[in-house]
Amino acid sequence: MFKHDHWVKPDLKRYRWLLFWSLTLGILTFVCAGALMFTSGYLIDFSARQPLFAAIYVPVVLTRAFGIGRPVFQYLERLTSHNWVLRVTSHMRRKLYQVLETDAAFWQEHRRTGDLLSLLADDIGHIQNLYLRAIFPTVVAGGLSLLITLGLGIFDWGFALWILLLLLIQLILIPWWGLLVEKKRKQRQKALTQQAYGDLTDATLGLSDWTITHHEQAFLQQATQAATALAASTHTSRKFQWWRDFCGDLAFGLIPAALLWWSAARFGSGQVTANWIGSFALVMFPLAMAFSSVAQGVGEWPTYQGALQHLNDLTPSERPLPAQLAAPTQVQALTLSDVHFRYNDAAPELISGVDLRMKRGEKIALLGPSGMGKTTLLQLVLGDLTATSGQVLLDGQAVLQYQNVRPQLFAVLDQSPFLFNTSVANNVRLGNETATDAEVWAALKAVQLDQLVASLPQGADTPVEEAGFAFSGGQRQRLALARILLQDAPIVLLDEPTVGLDPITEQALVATMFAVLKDKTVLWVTHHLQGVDRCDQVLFLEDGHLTLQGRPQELLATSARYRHLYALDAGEI
Ligand SMILES: Nc1ncnc2c1ncn2[C@@H]1O[C@H](COP(=O)(O)OP(=O)(O)OP(=O)(O)O)[C@@H](O)[C@H]1O
Repeated sequence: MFKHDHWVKPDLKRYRWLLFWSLTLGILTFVCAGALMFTSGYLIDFSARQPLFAAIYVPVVLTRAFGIGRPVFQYLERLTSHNWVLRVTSHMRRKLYQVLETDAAFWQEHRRTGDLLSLLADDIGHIQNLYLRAIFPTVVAGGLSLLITLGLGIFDWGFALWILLLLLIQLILIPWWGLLVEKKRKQRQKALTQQAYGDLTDATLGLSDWTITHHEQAFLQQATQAATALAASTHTSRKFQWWRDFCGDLAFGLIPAALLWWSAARFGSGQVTANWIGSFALVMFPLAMAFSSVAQGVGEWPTYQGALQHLNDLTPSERPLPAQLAAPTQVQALTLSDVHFRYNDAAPELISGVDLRMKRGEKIALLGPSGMGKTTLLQLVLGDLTATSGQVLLDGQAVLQYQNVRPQLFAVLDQSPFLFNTSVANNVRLGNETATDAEVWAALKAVQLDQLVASLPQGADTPVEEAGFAFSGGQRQRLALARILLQDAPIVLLDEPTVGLDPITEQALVATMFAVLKDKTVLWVTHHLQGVDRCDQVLFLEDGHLTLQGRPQELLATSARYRHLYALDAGEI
Protein backbone atom coordinates (compact mmCIF):
# COMPACT_ATOMS: atom_id res chain seq x y z
CA MET A 1 0.00 0.00 0.00
CA PHE A 2 2.81 2.42 0.86
CA LYS A 3 5.31 1.16 -1.72
CA HIS A 4 4.68 3.80 -4.38
CA ASP A 5 3.12 6.30 -2.03
CA HIS A 6 4.18 9.92 -2.24
CA TRP A 7 1.38 11.36 -0.11
CA VAL A 8 1.57 9.79 3.37
CA LYS A 9 5.20 8.71 3.79
CA PRO A 10 6.80 12.15 3.24
CA ASP A 11 4.54 13.68 5.90
CA LEU A 12 5.22 10.85 8.36
CA LYS A 13 8.88 11.71 7.99
CA ARG A 14 8.47 15.48 8.02
CA TYR A 15 6.42 15.55 11.26
CA ARG A 16 8.03 12.51 12.93
CA TRP A 17 8.76 14.30 16.22
CA LEU A 18 5.18 15.46 16.67
CA LEU A 19 4.10 11.90 15.89
CA PHE A 20 6.55 10.50 18.43
CA TRP A 21 5.28 12.83 21.16
CA SER A 22 1.63 12.22 20.47
CA LEU A 23 2.18 8.44 20.59
CA THR A 24 4.24 8.70 23.78
CA LEU A 25 1.63 10.92 25.42
CA GLY A 26 -1.10 8.50 24.26
CA ILE A 27 0.70 5.60 25.94
CA LEU A 28 1.33 7.68 29.10
CA THR A 29 -2.39 8.55 29.29
CA PHE A 30 -3.34 4.88 29.39
CA VAL A 31 -0.47 4.03 31.73
CA CYS A 32 -1.82 6.65 34.15
CA ALA A 33 -5.38 5.37 33.71
CA GLY A 34 -4.26 1.78 34.44
CA ALA A 35 -2.04 2.86 37.34
CA LEU A 36 -4.87 4.93 38.81
CA MET A 37 -7.12 1.86 38.90
CA PHE A 38 -4.26 -0.28 40.19
CA THR A 39 -3.47 2.02 43.14
CA SER A 40 -7.19 2.62 43.76
CA GLY A 41 -7.79 -1.14 43.93
CA TYR A 42 -4.88 -1.49 46.29
CA LEU A 43 -6.12 1.41 48.40
CA ILE A 44 -9.63 0.01 48.73
CA ASP A 45 -8.38 -3.40 49.83
CA PHE A 46 -5.74 -1.91 52.06
CA SER A 47 -8.13 0.57 53.72
CA ALA A 48 -10.54 -2.24 54.57
CA ARG A 49 -7.96 -3.39 57.09
CA GLN A 50 -8.02 0.04 58.82
CA PRO A 51 -4.27 0.67 58.62
CA LEU A 52 -2.45 3.59 60.19
CA PHE A 53 -2.86 6.87 58.33
CA ALA A 54 0.87 7.06 57.61
CA ALA A 55 0.78 3.65 55.88
CA ILE A 56 -1.94 4.62 53.46
CA TYR A 57 -0.35 7.97 52.68
CA VAL A 58 1.76 6.67 49.76
CA PRO A 59 -1.11 4.97 47.84
CA VAL A 60 -3.30 8.06 48.44
CA VAL A 61 -0.65 10.34 46.94
CA LEU A 62 -0.12 7.94 44.03
CA THR A 63 -3.86 7.77 43.37
CA ARG A 64 -3.98 11.56 43.29
CA ALA A 65 -0.90 11.79 41.08
CA PHE A 66 -2.25 9.27 38.54
CA GLY A 67 -5.73 10.84 38.79
CA ILE A 68 -4.27 14.21 37.80
CA GLY A 69 -1.75 12.74 35.35
CA ARG A 70 -4.35 10.94 33.26
CA PRO A 71 -6.40 13.99 32.14
CA VAL A 72 -3.26 16.13 31.83
CA PHE A 73 -1.54 13.60 29.53
CA GLN A 74 -4.79 13.04 27.68
CA TYR A 75 -5.16 16.78 27.09
CA LEU A 76 -1.55 17.10 25.92
CA GLU A 77 -1.93 14.04 23.73
CA ARG A 78 -5.06 15.46 22.06
CA LEU A 79 -3.30 18.78 21.56
CA THR A 80 -0.23 17.16 20.02
CA SER A 81 -1.99 14.56 17.90
CA HIS A 82 -4.51 17.03 16.51
CA ASN A 83 -1.79 19.56 15.88
CA TRP A 84 0.10 16.85 14.02
CA VAL A 85 -2.88 15.59 12.03
CA LEU A 86 -4.04 19.09 11.10
CA ARG A 87 -0.54 20.01 9.92
CA VAL A 88 -0.32 16.84 7.83
CA THR A 89 -3.76 17.25 6.27
CA SER A 90 -3.38 20.96 5.64
CA HIS A 91 -0.06 20.22 3.93
CA MET A 92 -1.77 17.52 1.86
CA ARG A 93 -4.63 19.80 0.87
CA ARG A 94 -2.17 22.49 -0.20
CA LYS A 95 -0.24 19.93 -2.19
CA LEU A 96 -3.44 18.69 -3.82
CA TYR A 97 -4.54 22.23 -4.75
CA GLN A 98 -1.10 22.91 -6.20
CA VAL A 99 -1.15 19.72 -8.28
CA LEU A 100 -4.62 20.60 -9.60
CA GLU A 101 -3.97 24.30 -10.05
CA THR A 102 -0.71 24.07 -11.97
CA ASP A 103 -2.27 21.85 -14.59
CA ALA A 104 -5.94 22.78 -14.41
CA ALA A 105 -6.55 22.35 -18.15
CA PHE A 106 -5.09 18.82 -18.03
CA TRP A 107 -7.28 17.79 -15.08
CA GLN A 108 -10.41 19.27 -16.58
CA GLU A 109 -9.82 17.16 -19.64
CA HIS A 110 -8.86 13.93 -17.87
CA ARG A 111 -11.08 13.79 -14.77
CA ARG A 112 -14.74 14.23 -13.99
CA THR A 113 -15.53 17.21 -11.76
CA GLY A 114 -17.15 14.91 -9.19
CA ASP A 115 -14.04 12.74 -9.15
CA LEU A 116 -11.89 15.74 -8.21
CA LEU A 117 -14.47 16.82 -5.63
CA SER A 118 -14.32 13.40 -4.00
CA LEU A 119 -10.52 13.74 -3.81
CA LEU A 120 -10.79 17.13 -2.16
CA ALA A 121 -13.68 16.40 0.16
CA ASP A 122 -13.34 12.74 0.94
CA ASP A 123 -9.97 11.18 0.38
CA ILE A 124 -7.86 13.53 2.47
CA GLY A 125 -10.44 13.10 5.25
CA HIS A 126 -9.87 9.34 5.03
CA ILE A 127 -6.11 9.80 5.24
CA GLN A 128 -6.70 11.91 8.36
CA ASN A 129 -8.63 8.98 9.82
CA LEU A 130 -5.89 6.58 8.77
CA TYR A 131 -3.62 8.44 11.18
CA LEU A 132 -6.13 9.08 13.98
CA ARG A 133 -8.17 5.88 13.93
CA ALA A 134 -5.79 3.21 12.62
CA ILE A 135 -2.09 4.00 13.06
CA PHE A 136 -2.47 5.84 16.35
CA PRO A 137 -4.61 3.32 18.34
CA THR A 138 -2.68 0.35 16.94
CA VAL A 139 0.69 1.72 18.04
CA VAL A 140 -0.68 2.79 21.46
CA ALA A 141 -2.35 -0.59 22.04
CA GLY A 142 0.83 -2.36 20.87
CA GLY A 143 2.93 -0.31 23.30
CA LEU A 144 0.51 -1.03 26.14
CA SER A 145 0.55 -4.77 25.39
CA LEU A 146 4.32 -4.71 25.71
CA LEU A 147 4.20 -2.81 29.01
CA ILE A 148 1.47 -5.08 30.45
CA THR A 149 3.45 -8.20 29.51
CA LEU A 150 6.67 -6.81 30.97
CA GLY A 151 4.83 -5.68 34.15
CA LEU A 152 3.22 -9.08 34.69
CA GLY A 153 6.50 -10.78 33.77
CA ILE A 154 8.03 -9.36 36.94
CA PHE A 155 5.65 -11.60 38.90
CA ASP A 156 5.06 -14.57 36.61
CA TRP A 157 6.39 -14.98 33.04
CA GLY A 158 4.14 -17.90 32.19
CA PHE A 159 0.98 -16.01 33.10
CA ALA A 160 2.29 -12.85 31.36
CA LEU A 161 2.55 -14.78 28.09
CA TRP A 162 -1.01 -16.06 28.46
CA ILE A 163 -2.25 -12.51 28.94
CA LEU A 164 -0.19 -11.43 25.92
CA LEU A 165 -2.00 -14.11 23.92
CA LEU A 166 -5.39 -12.72 25.00
CA LEU A 167 -4.23 -9.18 24.15
CA LEU A 168 -3.09 -10.32 20.71
CA ILE A 169 -6.59 -11.71 20.07
CA GLN A 170 -7.87 -8.18 20.52
CA LEU A 171 -4.95 -6.54 18.77
CA ILE A 172 -4.56 -8.84 15.76
CA LEU A 173 -7.13 -11.64 15.50
CA ILE A 174 -10.36 -9.60 15.82
CA PRO A 175 -9.18 -6.76 13.49
CA TRP A 176 -7.90 -9.32 10.97
CA TRP A 177 -11.23 -11.19 11.03
CA GLY A 178 -13.07 -7.87 10.58
CA LEU A 179 -10.82 -6.93 7.70
CA LEU A 180 -11.34 -10.29 6.02
CA VAL A 181 -15.13 -9.97 6.18
CA GLU A 182 -15.32 -6.27 5.37
CA LYS A 183 -12.58 -5.86 2.75
CA LYS A 184 -14.72 -6.37 -0.38
CA ARG A 185 -17.64 -4.44 1.11
CA LYS A 186 -15.44 -1.47 2.01
CA GLN A 187 -13.86 -1.42 -1.43
CA ARG A 188 -17.32 -1.39 -2.96
CA GLN A 189 -18.37 1.41 -0.61
CA LYS A 190 -15.34 3.47 -1.67
CA ALA A 191 -16.15 2.93 -5.35
CA LEU A 192 -19.81 3.77 -4.70
CA THR A 193 -18.86 6.98 -2.86
CA GLN A 194 -16.70 8.03 -5.79
CA GLN A 195 -19.48 7.18 -8.21
CA ALA A 196 -22.03 9.08 -6.10
CA TYR A 197 -19.83 12.18 -6.20
CA GLY A 198 -19.46 11.91 -9.98
CA ASP A 199 -23.14 11.18 -10.67
CA LEU A 200 -24.43 13.86 -8.37
CA THR A 201 -22.07 16.51 -9.78
CA ASP A 202 -22.94 15.58 -13.36
CA ALA A 203 -26.65 15.58 -12.60
CA THR A 204 -26.43 18.92 -10.76
CA LEU A 205 -24.38 20.59 -13.48
CA GLY A 206 -27.08 19.56 -15.96
CA LEU A 207 -29.93 20.40 -13.61
CA SER A 208 -31.56 22.99 -15.84
CA ASP A 209 -31.53 20.57 -18.79
CA TRP A 210 -33.24 17.87 -16.70
CA THR A 211 -35.91 20.38 -15.66
CA ILE A 212 -36.46 21.86 -19.11
CA THR A 213 -36.96 18.38 -20.59
CA HIS A 214 -39.26 17.30 -17.70
CA HIS A 215 -36.94 14.49 -16.65
CA GLU A 216 -36.87 15.30 -12.93
CA GLN A 217 -37.58 11.66 -12.00
CA ALA A 218 -34.70 10.42 -14.15
CA PHE A 219 -32.49 13.06 -12.49
CA LEU A 220 -33.44 11.86 -9.01
CA GLN A 221 -32.94 8.24 -9.99
CA GLN A 222 -29.52 8.82 -11.55
CA ALA A 223 -28.33 11.07 -8.77
CA THR A 224 -29.43 8.81 -5.93
CA GLN A 225 -28.77 5.30 -7.30
CA ALA A 226 -25.21 5.03 -6.01
CA ALA A 227 -26.10 6.81 -2.75
CA THR A 228 -28.91 4.29 -2.05
CA ALA A 229 -26.66 1.30 -2.71
CA LEU A 230 -24.04 2.93 -0.47
CA ALA A 231 -26.54 3.40 2.38
CA ALA A 232 -27.59 -0.28 2.19
CA SER A 233 -23.98 -1.48 2.21
CA THR A 234 -23.07 0.84 5.11
CA HIS A 235 -26.01 -0.55 7.10
CA THR A 236 -24.73 -4.13 6.61
CA SER A 237 -21.26 -3.00 7.68
CA ARG A 238 -22.63 -1.41 10.87
CA LYS A 239 -24.41 -4.65 11.81
CA PHE A 240 -21.25 -6.65 11.30
CA GLN A 241 -19.18 -4.11 13.27
CA TRP A 242 -21.57 -4.43 16.20
CA TRP A 243 -21.01 -8.19 16.29
CA ARG A 244 -17.25 -7.81 15.83
CA ASP A 245 -17.02 -5.34 18.72
CA PHE A 246 -19.24 -7.57 20.87
CA CYS A 247 -16.94 -10.58 20.30
CA GLY A 248 -13.90 -8.37 20.93
CA ASP A 249 -15.32 -7.12 24.23
CA LEU A 250 -16.11 -10.70 25.29
CA ALA A 251 -12.53 -11.75 24.53
CA PHE A 252 -11.18 -8.74 26.38
CA GLY A 253 -13.44 -9.51 29.36
CA LEU A 254 -11.47 -12.73 29.81
CA ILE A 255 -8.37 -10.70 30.77
CA PRO A 256 -9.63 -9.12 34.05
CA ALA A 257 -11.27 -12.47 34.90
CA ALA A 258 -7.92 -14.24 34.36
CA LEU A 259 -6.12 -11.57 36.36
CA LEU A 260 -8.61 -11.96 39.22
CA TRP A 261 -8.13 -15.72 39.21
CA TRP A 262 -4.35 -15.48 38.96
CA SER A 263 -3.93 -12.77 41.64
CA ALA A 264 -6.30 -14.62 44.00
CA ALA A 265 -4.24 -17.78 43.55
CA ARG A 266 -0.95 -15.99 43.94
CA PHE A 267 -1.65 -13.38 46.59
CA GLY A 268 -4.84 -14.60 48.28
CA SER A 269 -3.06 -16.74 50.86
CA GLY A 270 -1.47 -13.94 52.89
CA GLN A 271 -3.32 -11.17 54.69
CA VAL A 272 -0.80 -8.54 53.45
CA THR A 273 -0.45 -9.64 49.86
CA ALA A 274 -4.25 -9.99 49.38
CA ASN A 275 -4.33 -6.23 48.81
CA TRP A 276 -2.94 -6.84 45.30
CA ILE A 277 -6.00 -8.81 44.16
CA GLY A 278 -8.14 -5.70 43.71
CA SER A 279 -5.29 -3.92 41.96
CA PHE A 280 -4.79 -6.58 39.30
CA ALA A 281 -8.53 -7.09 38.79
CA LEU A 282 -9.18 -3.40 38.13
CA VAL A 283 -6.13 -2.42 36.08
CA MET A 284 -7.43 -3.66 32.74
CA PHE A 285 -10.78 -1.85 32.68
CA PRO A 286 -9.61 1.60 31.54
CA LEU A 287 -7.36 -0.03 28.92
CA ALA A 288 -10.32 -1.66 27.18
CA MET A 289 -10.87 1.50 25.11
CA ALA A 290 -7.33 1.54 23.77
CA PHE A 291 -7.79 -1.99 22.42
CA SER A 292 -11.38 -1.85 21.17
CA SER A 293 -10.65 1.09 18.83
CA VAL A 294 -7.97 -0.94 17.02
CA ALA A 295 -10.53 -3.21 15.33
CA GLN A 296 -12.61 -0.19 14.26
CA GLY A 297 -9.61 1.60 12.77
CA VAL A 298 -8.13 -1.42 11.03
CA GLY A 299 -11.62 -2.34 9.71
CA GLU A 300 -11.53 0.86 7.65
CA TRP A 301 -8.18 -0.09 6.10
CA PRO A 302 -9.62 -0.83 2.61
CA THR A 303 -11.21 2.65 2.63
CA TYR A 304 -7.86 4.24 3.49
CA GLN A 305 -6.17 2.09 0.90
CA GLY A 306 -8.66 3.25 -1.75
CA ALA A 307 -8.20 6.89 -0.76
CA LEU A 308 -4.41 6.58 -0.88
CA GLN A 309 -4.55 4.85 -4.26
CA HIS A 310 -6.89 7.57 -5.56
CA LEU A 311 -4.47 10.28 -4.43
CA ASN A 312 -1.39 8.48 -5.73
CA ASP A 313 -3.07 8.01 -9.11
CA LEU A 314 -3.07 11.76 -9.31
CA THR A 315 0.13 12.22 -11.23
CA PRO A 316 0.44 15.50 -13.07
CA SER A 317 0.41 15.52 -16.86
CA GLU A 318 3.54 14.24 -18.47
CA ARG A 319 3.63 17.38 -20.65
CA PRO A 320 7.23 18.53 -20.55
CA LEU A 321 7.55 22.28 -20.03
CA PRO A 322 10.76 24.15 -20.81
CA ALA A 323 12.60 26.19 -18.15
CA GLN A 324 10.34 29.02 -16.99
CA LEU A 325 11.10 32.71 -17.55
CA ALA A 326 10.04 35.88 -15.73
CA ALA A 327 7.28 37.92 -17.38
CA PRO A 328 8.57 40.44 -19.91
CA THR A 329 7.72 44.09 -19.16
CA GLN A 330 6.22 44.54 -22.63
CA VAL A 331 5.07 42.17 -25.35
CA GLN A 332 5.59 43.58 -28.82
CA ALA A 333 4.36 40.62 -30.84
CA LEU A 334 2.49 37.34 -30.50
CA THR A 335 3.47 34.97 -33.29
CA LEU A 336 2.10 31.62 -34.40
CA SER A 337 4.62 29.97 -36.66
CA ASP A 338 3.47 27.00 -38.79
CA VAL A 339 1.36 25.64 -35.91
CA HIS A 340 -0.02 22.12 -36.32
CA PHE A 341 -2.14 20.39 -33.70
CA ARG A 342 -4.03 17.13 -33.15
CA TYR A 343 -5.57 16.04 -29.85
CA ASN A 344 -4.08 12.55 -29.99
CA ASP A 345 -2.38 10.21 -32.42
CA ALA A 346 -5.69 8.69 -33.50
CA ALA A 347 -7.43 12.05 -34.01
CA PRO A 348 -7.26 13.91 -37.33
CA GLU A 349 -5.11 17.04 -37.52
CA LEU A 350 -7.26 19.96 -36.34
CA ILE A 351 -4.85 22.84 -37.02
CA SER A 352 -2.68 22.42 -40.10
CA GLY A 353 0.03 25.03 -40.40
CA VAL A 354 -1.39 28.30 -39.04
CA ASP A 355 0.85 31.37 -39.35
CA LEU A 356 -0.12 34.57 -37.62
CA ARG A 357 1.60 37.67 -36.27
CA MET A 358 -0.20 40.00 -33.89
CA LYS A 359 1.49 43.30 -33.13
CA ARG A 360 1.11 45.04 -29.80
CA GLY A 361 -2.34 46.66 -29.48
CA GLU A 362 -3.69 44.89 -32.57
CA LYS A 363 -7.27 43.54 -32.55
CA ILE A 364 -8.02 40.35 -34.47
CA ALA A 365 -11.39 38.62 -34.93
CA LEU A 366 -11.26 34.85 -35.44
CA LEU A 367 -14.28 33.28 -37.11
CA GLY A 368 -15.14 29.92 -38.57
CA PRO A 369 -17.69 27.11 -38.52
CA SER A 370 -18.37 25.31 -35.26
CA GLY A 371 -15.85 22.63 -34.28
CA MET A 372 -13.05 23.95 -36.51
CA GLY A 373 -10.71 24.53 -33.60
CA LYS A 374 -11.05 28.22 -32.68
CA THR A 375 -11.12 27.53 -28.92
CA THR A 376 -8.30 25.03 -29.44
CA LEU A 377 -6.24 27.77 -31.08
CA LEU A 378 -6.81 30.02 -28.04
CA GLN A 379 -5.65 27.18 -25.76
CA LEU A 380 -2.51 26.84 -27.89
CA VAL A 381 -1.89 30.58 -27.57
CA LEU A 382 -2.30 30.35 -23.78
CA GLY A 383 -0.02 27.34 -23.53
CA ASP A 384 -2.75 25.05 -22.15
CA LEU A 385 -2.04 22.84 -25.16
CA THR A 386 1.30 22.22 -26.86
CA ALA A 387 1.46 22.41 -30.66
CA THR A 388 2.20 19.06 -32.33
CA SER A 389 4.68 21.03 -34.44
CA GLY A 390 5.39 24.70 -34.97
CA GLN A 391 5.54 27.33 -32.23
CA VAL A 392 3.59 29.98 -30.38
CA LEU A 393 5.99 32.80 -29.48
CA LEU A 394 5.92 35.98 -27.43
CA ASP A 395 8.66 38.23 -28.77
CA GLY A 396 10.59 35.21 -29.98
CA GLN A 397 10.26 33.18 -26.73
CA ALA A 398 8.01 30.10 -26.60
CA VAL A 399 4.78 30.83 -24.74
CA LEU A 400 5.37 27.56 -22.83
CA GLN A 401 8.24 29.33 -21.05
CA TYR A 402 5.81 31.78 -19.48
CA GLN A 403 3.38 29.34 -17.86
CA ASN A 404 4.36 30.39 -14.32
CA VAL A 405 3.58 34.04 -15.06
CA ARG A 406 0.59 33.56 -17.31
CA PRO A 407 -1.82 35.86 -15.42
CA GLN A 408 0.64 38.73 -16.00
CA LEU A 409 0.50 38.16 -19.76
CA PHE A 410 -2.95 36.86 -20.65
CA ALA A 411 -6.49 37.66 -19.58
CA VAL A 412 -9.41 35.55 -20.79
CA LEU A 413 -13.09 36.39 -21.08
CA ASP A 414 -15.22 33.44 -22.15
CA GLN A 415 -18.91 32.65 -22.54
CA SER A 416 -19.70 32.15 -18.88
CA PRO A 417 -17.50 33.98 -16.38
CA PHE A 418 -17.99 32.77 -12.82
CA LEU A 419 -19.30 35.04 -10.10
CA PHE A 420 -18.30 33.90 -6.63
CA ASN A 421 -20.59 34.06 -3.64
CA THR A 422 -18.93 37.12 -2.18
CA SER A 423 -19.24 40.89 -2.56
CA VAL A 424 -19.30 42.63 -5.93
CA ALA A 425 -16.00 44.34 -5.07
CA ASN A 426 -14.31 41.01 -4.20
CA ASN A 427 -15.54 39.52 -7.46
CA VAL A 428 -13.92 42.36 -9.38
CA ARG A 429 -10.78 42.32 -7.21
CA LEU A 430 -10.05 38.77 -8.37
CA GLY A 431 -8.22 40.47 -11.23
CA ASN A 432 -5.83 42.13 -8.79
CA GLU A 433 -6.10 41.38 -5.09
CA THR A 434 -4.17 44.51 -4.13
CA ALA A 435 -6.45 46.90 -6.02
CA THR A 436 -7.75 49.80 -3.91
CA ASP A 437 -11.45 50.66 -3.63
CA ALA A 438 -10.85 53.60 -5.96
CA GLU A 439 -9.34 51.26 -8.59
CA VAL A 440 -12.28 48.85 -8.26
CA TRP A 441 -14.72 51.74 -8.77
CA ALA A 442 -12.70 53.04 -11.73
CA ALA A 443 -12.92 49.59 -13.36
CA LEU A 444 -16.68 49.42 -12.64
CA LYS A 445 -17.08 52.89 -14.19
CA ALA A 446 -15.10 51.89 -17.28
CA VAL A 447 -17.44 48.95 -17.90
CA GLN A 448 -20.45 51.16 -17.12
CA LEU A 449 -21.57 49.26 -14.02
CA ASP A 450 -20.77 52.00 -11.49
CA GLN A 451 -24.29 53.44 -11.32
CA LEU A 452 -25.90 50.03 -11.03
CA VAL A 453 -23.49 48.91 -8.27
CA ALA A 454 -23.86 52.24 -6.40
CA SER A 455 -27.64 51.69 -6.33
CA LEU A 456 -27.29 48.26 -4.63
CA PRO A 457 -28.16 48.04 -0.90
CA GLN A 458 -24.52 47.95 0.23
CA GLY A 459 -22.90 49.31 -2.90
CA ALA A 460 -19.80 47.36 -3.95
CA ASP A 461 -19.98 45.37 -0.69
CA THR A 462 -23.34 43.85 -1.64
CA PRO A 463 -23.06 40.05 -1.71
CA VAL A 464 -23.62 38.86 -5.25
CA GLU A 465 -25.90 35.97 -4.31
CA GLU A 466 -27.15 36.57 -0.81
CA ALA A 467 -28.87 39.89 -1.53
CA GLY A 468 -30.88 38.00 -4.12
CA PHE A 469 -29.34 40.29 -6.66
CA ALA A 470 -28.90 38.36 -9.86
CA PHE A 471 -26.79 39.85 -12.63
CA SER A 472 -28.04 39.56 -16.19
CA GLY A 473 -25.83 37.88 -18.81
CA GLY A 474 -24.52 41.21 -20.10
CA GLN A 475 -23.83 42.48 -16.58
CA ARG A 476 -21.89 39.33 -15.69
CA GLN A 477 -19.69 39.86 -18.73
CA ARG A 478 -19.16 43.50 -17.75
CA LEU A 479 -18.15 42.45 -14.22
CA ALA A 480 -15.68 39.96 -15.70
CA LEU A 481 -14.42 42.70 -17.99
CA ALA A 482 -13.82 44.91 -14.94
CA ARG A 483 -11.75 42.04 -13.48
CA ILE A 484 -9.68 41.97 -16.66
CA LEU A 485 -9.09 45.72 -16.43
CA LEU A 486 -7.69 45.30 -12.93
CA GLN A 487 -5.59 42.34 -14.06
CA ASP A 488 -4.02 44.60 -16.69
CA ALA A 489 -2.48 41.82 -18.83
CA PRO A 490 -1.19 42.97 -22.24
CA ILE A 491 -2.98 40.23 -24.25
CA VAL A 492 -6.72 39.59 -23.93
CA LEU A 493 -8.38 36.50 -25.38
CA LEU A 494 -12.14 36.75 -25.89
CA ASP A 495 -13.88 33.41 -26.48
CA GLU A 496 -17.38 34.23 -27.75
CA PRO A 497 -18.22 36.43 -24.74
CA THR A 498 -21.43 37.68 -26.34
CA VAL A 499 -23.02 34.24 -26.90
CA GLY A 500 -26.57 34.14 -25.57
CA LEU A 501 -27.00 37.92 -25.36
CA ASP A 502 -29.73 39.76 -27.24
CA PRO A 503 -28.48 41.83 -30.20
CA ILE A 504 -28.78 45.20 -28.43
CA THR A 505 -26.94 44.02 -25.29
CA GLU A 506 -24.38 42.32 -27.54
CA GLN A 507 -23.65 45.48 -29.51
CA ALA A 508 -23.41 47.56 -26.31
CA LEU A 509 -21.01 45.03 -24.73
CA VAL A 510 -18.84 44.87 -27.87
CA ALA A 511 -18.65 48.67 -27.88
CA THR A 512 -17.58 48.72 -24.22
CA MET A 513 -15.06 45.90 -24.75
CA PHE A 514 -13.31 47.68 -27.57
CA ALA A 515 -13.38 51.01 -25.72
CA VAL A 516 -11.78 49.66 -22.53
CA LEU A 517 -9.35 47.29 -24.26
CA LYS A 518 -8.07 49.83 -26.77
CA ASP A 519 -4.45 49.51 -25.60
CA LYS A 520 -4.48 45.71 -25.39
CA THR A 521 -3.66 43.07 -27.95
CA VAL A 522 -7.01 41.32 -28.48
CA LEU A 523 -7.78 37.97 -30.12
CA TRP A 524 -11.57 37.70 -30.33
CA VAL A 525 -13.28 34.43 -31.24
CA THR A 526 -16.75 35.30 -32.42
CA HIS A 527 -19.58 33.73 -34.34
CA HIS A 528 -20.91 37.09 -35.64
CA LEU A 529 -19.52 39.39 -38.26
CA GLN A 530 -21.35 42.29 -36.62
CA GLY A 531 -18.81 44.41 -34.81
CA VAL A 532 -15.74 42.89 -36.48
CA ASP A 533 -15.19 46.15 -38.38
CA ARG A 534 -13.74 47.43 -35.10
CA CYS A 535 -10.87 44.95 -35.58
CA ASP A 536 -7.65 45.41 -37.51
CA GLN A 537 -7.88 41.96 -39.07
CA VAL A 538 -10.46 39.26 -39.61
CA LEU A 539 -9.44 35.59 -39.89
CA PHE A 540 -11.47 32.59 -40.97
CA LEU A 541 -10.38 29.20 -39.65
CA GLU A 542 -11.65 26.30 -41.75
CA ASP A 543 -10.36 22.74 -42.10
CA GLY A 544 -7.23 23.60 -40.13
CA HIS A 545 -6.24 26.58 -42.30
CA LEU A 546 -6.79 30.33 -42.26
CA THR A 547 -8.89 30.58 -45.43
CA LEU A 548 -9.69 34.30 -45.29
CA GLN A 549 -7.41 36.87 -43.78
CA GLY A 550 -7.37 40.66 -44.10
CA ARG A 551 -8.67 44.03 -42.93
CA PRO A 552 -12.47 43.99 -42.65
CA GLN A 553 -12.93 46.85 -45.13
CA GLU A 554 -10.52 45.25 -47.60
CA LEU A 555 -12.29 41.91 -47.38
CA LEU A 556 -15.64 43.61 -47.88
CA ALA A 557 -14.28 45.23 -51.02
CA THR A 558 -12.32 42.30 -52.44
CA SER A 559 -13.89 39.02 -51.25
CA ALA A 560 -17.25 37.94 -52.64
CA ARG A 561 -17.38 35.17 -50.04
CA TYR A 562 -16.86 37.62 -47.20
CA ARG A 563 -19.60 39.91 -48.58
CA HIS A 564 -21.93 36.92 -48.79
CA LEU A 565 -21.18 35.87 -45.20
CA TYR A 566 -21.56 39.46 -44.03
CA ALA A 567 -24.97 39.76 -45.66
CA LEU A 568 -26.01 36.37 -44.20
CA ASP A 569 -24.96 37.45 -40.72
CA ALA A 570 -26.80 40.75 -41.02
CA GLY A 571 -29.94 38.86 -42.02
CA GLU A 572 -30.00 40.61 -45.40
CA ILE A 573 -30.34 37.35 -47.35
N1 LIG B 1 -9.96 17.54 -25.25
C1 LIG B 1 -10.31 17.17 -26.47
N2 LIG B 1 -9.97 15.95 -26.93
C2 LIG B 1 -10.31 15.58 -28.18
N3 LIG B 1 -10.99 16.35 -29.04
C3 LIG B 1 -11.35 17.57 -28.64
C4 LIG B 1 -11.03 18.05 -27.32
N4 LIG B 1 -11.50 19.30 -27.20
C5 LIG B 1 -12.11 19.61 -28.38
N5 LIG B 1 -12.01 18.57 -29.23
C6 LIG B 1 -12.52 18.52 -30.59
O1 LIG B 1 -11.80 19.46 -31.37
C7 LIG B 1 -12.66 20.08 -32.29
C8 LIG B 1 -12.53 21.59 -32.19
O2 LIG B 1 -13.06 22.03 -30.95
P1 LIG B 1 -13.06 23.59 -30.59
O3 LIG B 1 -13.85 23.75 -29.34
O4 LIG B 1 -11.68 24.10 -30.60
O5 LIG B 1 -13.86 24.19 -31.84
P2 LIG B 1 -14.50 25.62 -32.02
O6 LIG B 1 -14.15 26.02 -33.39
O7 LIG B 1 -14.10 26.53 -30.90
O8 LIG B 1 -16.03 25.26 -31.92
P3 LIG B 1 -17.26 26.18 -31.44
O9 LIG B 1 -17.37 27.31 -32.41
O10 LIG B 1 -18.44 25.25 -31.53
O11 LIG B 1 -16.94 26.60 -30.05
C9 LIG B 1 -14.07 19.57 -32.01
O12 LIG B 1 -14.38 18.59 -32.96
C10 LIG B 1 -13.97 18.97 -30.64
O13 LIG B 1 -14.83 17.87 -30.52
